[in-house]
Amino acid sequence: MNNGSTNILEIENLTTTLRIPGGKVSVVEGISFNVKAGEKLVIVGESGSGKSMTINSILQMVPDSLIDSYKGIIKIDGENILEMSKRKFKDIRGKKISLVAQNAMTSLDPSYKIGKQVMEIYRHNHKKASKEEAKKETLILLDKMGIKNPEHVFHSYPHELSGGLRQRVVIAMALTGNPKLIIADEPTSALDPTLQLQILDLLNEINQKFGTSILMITHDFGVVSYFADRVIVMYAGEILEMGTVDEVINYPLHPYTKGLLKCIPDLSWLDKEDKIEKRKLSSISGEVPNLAKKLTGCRFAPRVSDIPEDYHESSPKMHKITDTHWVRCTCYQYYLKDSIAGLEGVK
Ligand SMILES: Nc1ncnc2c1ncn2[C@@H]1O[C@H](COP(=O)(O)OP(=O)(O)OP(=O)(O)O)[C@@H](O)[C@H]1O
Repeated sequence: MNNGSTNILEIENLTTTLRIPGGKVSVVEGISFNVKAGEKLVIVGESGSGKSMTINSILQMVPDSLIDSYKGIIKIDGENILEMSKRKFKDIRGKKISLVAQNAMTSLDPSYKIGKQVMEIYRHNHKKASKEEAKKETLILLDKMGIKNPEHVFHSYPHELSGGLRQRVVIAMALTGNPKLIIADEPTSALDPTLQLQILDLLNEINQKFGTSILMITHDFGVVSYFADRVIVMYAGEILEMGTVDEVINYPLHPYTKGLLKCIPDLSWLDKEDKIEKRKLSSISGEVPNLAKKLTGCRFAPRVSDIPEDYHESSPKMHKITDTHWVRCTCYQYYLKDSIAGLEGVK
């Protein structure tokens, strides 16, 4: 799974368990993956698949009232945060790893001007910085975020800015400590489509210019194909498929990945004569299982009718297809059964 370059983030066999009324529920179940230096990794999955709980585990943001345990290893730049004091982790947040939240308004305080808020975070990450230095660096950062008039934005309140500008400010805040990894929680889902592309382009530019690794979560395969180097497909707290963007989008193996890809609206009808005929959307039948119930076997099996029972493993494992492409459960082999060369026939 690792091509030899440095891993900024290493997750090994992570299981996150919550306390719920009447018991416990594991919302992330034995997941393992790495984010390499300079890499853009995107986790995709339906609502309830465990994307947020994965990043909340990495950021240690699951509320104390909810968390029962984190088991496994979460290494940030070589250090296991699950064996670290809260104080040390607080020091790492911002400097090695930082969050760009889904909705900029949750990261910004409506009662303070933008400049004051960015400067405050800057001074948290650079304890010795004077006010003057913090102001200078804040203006430079706002400028680097493609903000045309940094002075004006510096003196504005959040509500005076457009959604796109607010998201640029939030990205600037995440960069104040020059982190090695940015975790982006659906950073474009609150924006309209044209702004979505601008924010993805900005994150791409940050990745290229500063070499910052980016771990993003989304439910949108459009975002995956536009932005990702590698993709993880999550379902019911597990990883079902993982590979380069080319492998997962052009050669999907797991029936869930295939199902998600079929859900992408086909807009080719826009250029066709028979417009009405072409306006068909797909969906995956059934729903994500209730994790509070004991789940055995392939978690996706109840939602696929075309794959016979004996293709599913009783304890599904991750199977290596290439050095980068992995898929859970042998059910993917059903799609290859007619291929003479088996897996060789996939590519
Ligand atoms: N506060 C909570 N109490 C109990 N269970 C929760 C809580 N928050 C999330 N869960 C459960 O954890 C599982 C994973 O949810 P999670 O929010 O990580 O999914 P997600 O893929 O991020 O979905 P979304 O895109 O809707 O945010 C789901 O089964 C969900 O019901």
